[in-house]
Amino acid sequence: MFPVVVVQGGAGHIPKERSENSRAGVCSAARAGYAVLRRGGSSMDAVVEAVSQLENNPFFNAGCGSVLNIRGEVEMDAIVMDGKRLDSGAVSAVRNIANPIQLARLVMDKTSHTCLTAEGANRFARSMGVSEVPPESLITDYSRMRWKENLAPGANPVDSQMGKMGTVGAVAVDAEGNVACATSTGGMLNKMEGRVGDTPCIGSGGFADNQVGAVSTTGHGESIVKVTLARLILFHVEQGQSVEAASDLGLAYMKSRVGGLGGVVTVDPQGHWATRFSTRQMAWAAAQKDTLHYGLYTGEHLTQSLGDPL
Ligand SMILES: CC(C)C[C@H](NC(=O)C[C@H](N)C(=O)O)C(=O)O
Repeated sequence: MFPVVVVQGGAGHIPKERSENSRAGVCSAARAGYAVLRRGGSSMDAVVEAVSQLENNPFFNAGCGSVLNIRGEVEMDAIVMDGKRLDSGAVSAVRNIANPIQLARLVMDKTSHTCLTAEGANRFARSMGVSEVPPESLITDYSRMRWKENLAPGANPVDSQMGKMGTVGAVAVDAEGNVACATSTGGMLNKMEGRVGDTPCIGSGGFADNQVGAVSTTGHGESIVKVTLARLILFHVEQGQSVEAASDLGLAYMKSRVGGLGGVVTVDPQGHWATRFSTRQMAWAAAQKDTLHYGLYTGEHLTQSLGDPL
């Protein structure tokens, strides 16, 4: 078994002029997560590191760069899950927090609950010494532009949604065979205030179980929740499917049953991994042994040497 970290940076349409930044972002996050594994860190440490880096990157729909809700504000959802004891932590509809994924981990580590929402989550952050940031600091010119475009008369909401991507997520397996997942998002563009998507819902935005594997999802949240996409994929792995076939089966079911599109990254405890999507694109990267793998378009799979094998 070789430790691995696999990162996704959203399954929406990526405009050409932003594709290089998306590629660079997921590659750098996969390297950062892999560096944690190489130092002997846990799969949980690795996924939180990779996702934090993508939250800080304004090109992705998480943390700084999140899409705006109908009122022009950022509200973010995030989840982590540890495959060892099926512990999980999530936050939903949080504002003013630079790294919701780290707050989700604190919910898992420091409370007896699995999900905190809105002001309660913010108060918990304060009590944990997590600093709050001005809400404007999470808003980019691009996200404000997309928000305005979407409100304009005659706007095509489907086009606008697809034009703004990048929920972020990661799955990993460490040297001890522990699996973990982390997913973080600003949600859907121009969503209602208070809308909670799939991301913080266990089994939808992610799932991790050392006996089966781990999944992080992106895509149309209301569809992902209907089919509990992450858990559905792991059910297929339990039934003996490869991580790749199981991911395809889950995505195909979501498409045929409820018309939903999305993308996933999946690992099993043996270190097999897959990145699959039913959208036109998904930014992804994986690091294992001495190789960085990455891609953006269907069928695209590029590799680069990592130099220093684990
Ligand atoms: C149009 C879709 C495919 C774009 C996709 N969005 C999400 O993943 C949103 C998240 N699952 C939610 O519903 O809150 C993205 O950010 O790439």
